[in-house]
Amino acid sequence: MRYHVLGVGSIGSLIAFHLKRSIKLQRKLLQPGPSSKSRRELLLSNLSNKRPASNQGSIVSSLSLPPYVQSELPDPLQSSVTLHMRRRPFGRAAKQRFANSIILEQDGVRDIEGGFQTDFTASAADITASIVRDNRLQEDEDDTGAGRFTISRGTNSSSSEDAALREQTTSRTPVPDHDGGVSLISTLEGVHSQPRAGPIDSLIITTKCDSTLSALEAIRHRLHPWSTIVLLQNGMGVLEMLFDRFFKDADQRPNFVLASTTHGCWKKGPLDVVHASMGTLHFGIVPSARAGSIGFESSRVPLGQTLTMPQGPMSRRRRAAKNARGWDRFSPDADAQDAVTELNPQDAEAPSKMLSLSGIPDQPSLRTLRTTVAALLSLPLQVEWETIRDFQLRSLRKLVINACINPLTALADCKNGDLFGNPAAMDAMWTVCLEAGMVLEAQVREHLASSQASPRQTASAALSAEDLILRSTETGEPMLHPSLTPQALYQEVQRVARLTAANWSSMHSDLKNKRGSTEIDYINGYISALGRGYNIDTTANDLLTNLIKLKTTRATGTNRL
Ligand SMILES: CC(C)(CO)[C@@H](O)C(=O)[O-]
Repeated sequence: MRYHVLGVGSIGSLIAFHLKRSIKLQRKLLQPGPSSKSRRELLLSNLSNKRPASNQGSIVSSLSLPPYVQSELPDPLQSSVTLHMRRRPFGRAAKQRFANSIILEQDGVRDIEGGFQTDFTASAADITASIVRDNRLQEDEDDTGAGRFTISRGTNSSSSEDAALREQTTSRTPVPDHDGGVSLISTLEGVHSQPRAGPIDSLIITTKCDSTLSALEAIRHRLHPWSTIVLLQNGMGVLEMLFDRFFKDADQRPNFVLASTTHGCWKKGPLDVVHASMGTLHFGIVPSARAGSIGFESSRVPLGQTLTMPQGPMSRRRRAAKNARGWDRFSPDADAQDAVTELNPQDAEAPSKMLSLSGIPDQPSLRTLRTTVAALLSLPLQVEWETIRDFQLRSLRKLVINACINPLTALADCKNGDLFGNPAAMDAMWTVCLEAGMVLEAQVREHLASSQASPRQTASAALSAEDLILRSTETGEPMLHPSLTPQALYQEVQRVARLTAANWSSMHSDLKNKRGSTEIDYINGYISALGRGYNIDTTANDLLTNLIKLKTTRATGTNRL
């Protein structure tokens, strides 16, 4: 199985680091030697996560695999992680030195994970430069009459490389990359494939929303209907945009997972990141006709296979995790067994709240979805798979939080906490929440009116307005979900502004770093676009969108909006 990470900023690097570390630890478990149980104990005791004397080389254990995840993970000996990067930040020499490892730091402890596959896509500027260069070369060749009918090839490709390439493209069996990764799709199809250009099994996209299309363009031809794409981004609207631009035909679309995180991370340098605050990673699977009428969410993990106690006293593991610092929070679940054995055997068979991988039908087109979901659940990042309905509600709340905090901190050049208690900021945030709540209410109203006129068809689209609805306990009438009313949204914004008081928002950083564009179209712009669709006035969101665009052009000295 080949995992690919597109966008290796802070969150992309965090995910890639843990994915690779998890594969490495699983491989170690397979090495011959002591029995697997004692090997596991040995490994876990080696990975005690104690802070070392120096600040280098502390190991981070990712090996906390509950049985229901472990059985679904692909063979670690045939798994690899590929980082997709733009060429620009890396010079040729630096590329060799740094590109296949990631440094992750927490509480001052720095750790390194290596052995990544790398894929350098050219930025638009690089592509233009190379076209100009090629044209010049062509003109020179035309002038000398040389090479007119030759096929161009990389100057540094040796004949042995050519032979290897020929072998890879003609072989009947999938060819592993240098780290052992074998494409699951190629294996399932029984086709040969060249590692660097073969189908992408699993793609985790962590680019900024506004860079997604251009970043994906270069590898789009490698996406297969059996591939799985995880969108781990701020903002909303990217999924619809991808459906519209790249994957119009629902039958030919890859599987999609939507994810969102509250982990606090920042980038020190290329592939060098600081995990500043622990958060959560939630995800949901986008509904698809492939799941049949039951969907992906029909089964639950039996209580006995989960690691957490449903009720009663807090387990030792959870107590320790709560008090732990730094990497210790990731310490292996050595006493996970305790949690299971503390259960009454009858209770153990009862379904827990956790969605089960067995809900994803075992068929070739969904195989990469199953393994991607298992891989996500194996990360030591407080990962939770939730129903797409719950995920959608979470995303909408996050959208409004971002719509309040991001543009205001970027415009006022302040930290998140500086907004809190400032009357002008509070007033602006309330107006954003009011408009967002009105738009969502209109969406629900319109949906109810149209579903009465023509009964609802089974939605294979990602997000459904029906999910925003809750039945009132008093009247039984459908109403907007209580967490999406303007008042509830406003409360939530204040809570997050206080929680992240010391942070610079991502939009503030985009402007400060003169990135040239921001995610505003996928945040306030998304609310405005919904408002236009339902004829709801969104003056505050329109204005904030325009002001951010104006400030972006001022910050970069360009006219790019
Ligand atoms: C919640 C948030 C605004 C906190 O900084 C974050 O989503 C961000 O920076 O985009």
